[in-house]
Amino acid sequence: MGHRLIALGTAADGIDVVAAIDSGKNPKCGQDAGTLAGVGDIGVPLSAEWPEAVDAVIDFSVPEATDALIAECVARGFPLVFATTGLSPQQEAAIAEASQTIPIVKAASMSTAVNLTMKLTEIAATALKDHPTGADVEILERHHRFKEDSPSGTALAFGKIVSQAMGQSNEQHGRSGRPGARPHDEIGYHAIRTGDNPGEHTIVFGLLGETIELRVAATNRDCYAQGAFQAAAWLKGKAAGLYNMQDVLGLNSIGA
Ligand SMILES: NC(=O)C1=CN([C@@H]2O[C@H](COP(=O)(O)OP(=O)(O)OC[C@H]3O[C@@H](n4cnc5c(N)ncnc54)[C@H](OP(=O)(O)O)[C@@H]3O)[C@@H](O)[C@H]2O)C=CC1
Ligand SMILES: O=C(O)C1=N[C@H](C(=O)O)C[C@H](O)C1
Repeated sequence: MGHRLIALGTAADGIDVVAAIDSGKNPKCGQDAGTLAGVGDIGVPLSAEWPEAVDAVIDFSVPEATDALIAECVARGFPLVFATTGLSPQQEAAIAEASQTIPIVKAASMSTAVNLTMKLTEIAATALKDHPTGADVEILERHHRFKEDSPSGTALAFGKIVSQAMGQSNEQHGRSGRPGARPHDEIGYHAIRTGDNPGEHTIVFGLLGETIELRVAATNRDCYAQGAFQAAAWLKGKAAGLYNMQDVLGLNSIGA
């Protein structure tokens, strides 16, 4: 994602890429971030050094980087767009605490299509809550072979929307052996890892006699970078608080 943020950010009107931060352990540190991203020299080295001033920080990295990132943003008063997934509960809490000091947009997916599908999922789950045949919900996700966390943050976010609307209290991650008939009180998660898949999610509502599937798929990763830029622009002038992409995209007023 770092490469796409640099490449698209450099090309976009209204965005100045002023820093490209990593741990400092990468042997490419010191090289130009634009050159590394394939768009030529932009005069910004890959570095562990933080700049003095920015309008917003965009983070797509690893949970190991999160604690230091939060501390730097809070200490410097930098607004934050936070996209990394696979956090611990303690890190989730630390982000909520940091949002009392700085404005943060945090979302498991920055994609417009995914966030709109979240709204559709909320509507479907609410409508099917008391369906006479019962409605079984299973969430299928596909990502590239390099993805480290599973299920995806987005799959978990879809599951949270469903359980808040329908009340399931158990997560079932895959099935094997002889688990017996499916209990109604669970949401099933199935994570596929193949090739270079940029991200695909299907929410299955299985009734007796008919099935609804909501499917959303990226065709490349640029939708996540573009969403992050939209979030960064939206943060300008915002008060401290924890926001999400539903806020950025104005989807909160569309109710189930
Ligand atoms: N919310 C969303 O819309 C999306 C979220 N994601 C999430 O973003 C994250 C990154 O995904 P992706 O780009 O594919 O992963 P990569 O593994 O390709 O990139 C991880 C990046 O983190 C950097 N990094 C590693 N350790 C540190 C550290 N200690 N401090 C600072 N930077 C560090 C790496 O730098 P180096 O190479 O120098 O080690 C690298 O640039 C994942 O959690 C993924 O799930 C991904 C796409 C969309
Ligand atoms: O690692 C990825 O690639 C992605 N991660 C995010 C997630 O875990 O949901 C978002 C997107 O699906 C791509």
